[in-house]
Amino acid sequence: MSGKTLYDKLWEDHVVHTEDDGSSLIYIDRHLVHEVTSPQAFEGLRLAGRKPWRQARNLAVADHNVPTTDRDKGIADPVSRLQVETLEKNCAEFGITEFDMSDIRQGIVHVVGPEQGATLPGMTVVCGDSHTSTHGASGALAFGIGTSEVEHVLATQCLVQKKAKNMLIKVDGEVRPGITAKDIVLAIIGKIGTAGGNGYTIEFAGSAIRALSMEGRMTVCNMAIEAGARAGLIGVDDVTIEYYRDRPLAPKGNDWFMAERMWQQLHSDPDAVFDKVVELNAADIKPQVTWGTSPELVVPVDASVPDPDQESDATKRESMKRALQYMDLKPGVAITDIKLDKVFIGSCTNSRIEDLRAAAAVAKGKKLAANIQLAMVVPGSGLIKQQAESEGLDKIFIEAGFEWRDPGCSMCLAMNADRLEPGERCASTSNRNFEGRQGYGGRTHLVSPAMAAAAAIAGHFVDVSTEANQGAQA
Ligand SMILES: CC(C)[C@H](C(=O)O)[C@@H](O)C(=O)O
Ligand code: SF4
Repeated sequence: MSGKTLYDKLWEDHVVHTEDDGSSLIYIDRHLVHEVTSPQAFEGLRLAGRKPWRQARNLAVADHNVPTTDRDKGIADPVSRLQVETLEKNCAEFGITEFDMSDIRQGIVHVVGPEQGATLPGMTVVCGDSHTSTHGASGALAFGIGTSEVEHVLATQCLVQKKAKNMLIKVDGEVRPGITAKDIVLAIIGKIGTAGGNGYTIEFAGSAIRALSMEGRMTVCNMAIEAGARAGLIGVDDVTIEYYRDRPLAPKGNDWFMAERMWQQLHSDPDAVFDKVVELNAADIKPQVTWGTSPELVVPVDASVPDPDQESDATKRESMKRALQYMDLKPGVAITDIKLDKVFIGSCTNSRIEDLRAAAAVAKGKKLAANIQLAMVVPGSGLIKQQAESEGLDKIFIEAGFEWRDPGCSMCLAMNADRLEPGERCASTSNRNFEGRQGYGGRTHLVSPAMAAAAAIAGHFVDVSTEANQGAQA
């Protein structure tokens, strides 16, 4: 018999019962809750007269609708205010811990979970949010669920699921200077497409993945969902374990030593068999920039906007044409000639401390280009904001002309006041570039934090790896 994949192990560790048709009841170790997908679930509990099965396994935080300025004045928009207040009321009524807007631990749910040690290696983690895949970076089985499932997990701490297939994405070799986790994952999506991972749980492996920090690994797993897989995973190693040492909710004392021993087993066996294997050479990856309205419509920064007429598949050709029209781009235009109006550095993909450091390193001592109307930096949590300020990153950004905001989803999806106006073009470190994602009629180009900062300074895209490579050779 062949060995097991990490996914097989995590799955088997959590199955409560399997039916003949393969549907299984699995136990959920951690349930994260935010204001958008929880109101009806709590309402369902209330109507049925139920209580959460294990209150302490739930952790809630408001992130999508919170303002990123003037928090002391409350939430101006009535719809957003109602969402956030409803979460507060529900958590108070059902005995669930919530980090509210004034709590330094508040932030984007997928940043807060690992930061607090609320999500740990070996756990099953769910949240009514597709980017729950982020937490797989620590060797957890983590995926997004719908609102009726949120209610089910609250009530039973279990979930009915069918096991997915195993996919291995191996990125071997060394990336060139200036290439980040974001470029790796965009290159992966460019290769396999947004449907490439449908029906699979993706394990990311290879020396280039191993070389990433936990922050970088979270960036990669965050976008597994954009590659079509509900869950992305990375095996546990010393980087994982060190990241969790002393986190507020991580095990302590003897429990920590026992956990550490158990976590060390959380990797695929050498003889594990995957249903599909995809390989990339890290050295080939250049800074990535999306040009269309899907994360798979991506090219290296030194390329030009592709020509739909070169595409043989008619369906793809039509969607490329539509994307070009929406994005107001012409085939053949050099990516570095695309001028931006706004820049957004934030989101659960790229708002952790290393992202802010990378952006600040580019912005240091420079000024925003005249055509950039707004460049904002939105840290992923209050604690990240505090850390960044203790390193003086806020000053670097402010001196360069960026706005330094409070934590939340912000202009990743424009559920709060931060948004693009129709026709505006934005370099964004988030994960989705769908039509209207950052505001009605807004045009989004997905990039890494260093690329976004460089675009803010130049006013158009520039290749951050050229300079980094020159620096490396000097
Ligand atoms: C609002 C929420 C349901 C949604 C998600 O599931 O991902 C959002 O976070 C997003 O990024 O589009
Ligand atoms: S930051 Fe963006 S992608 Fe992440 S949870 Fe918020 S809205 Fe979704």
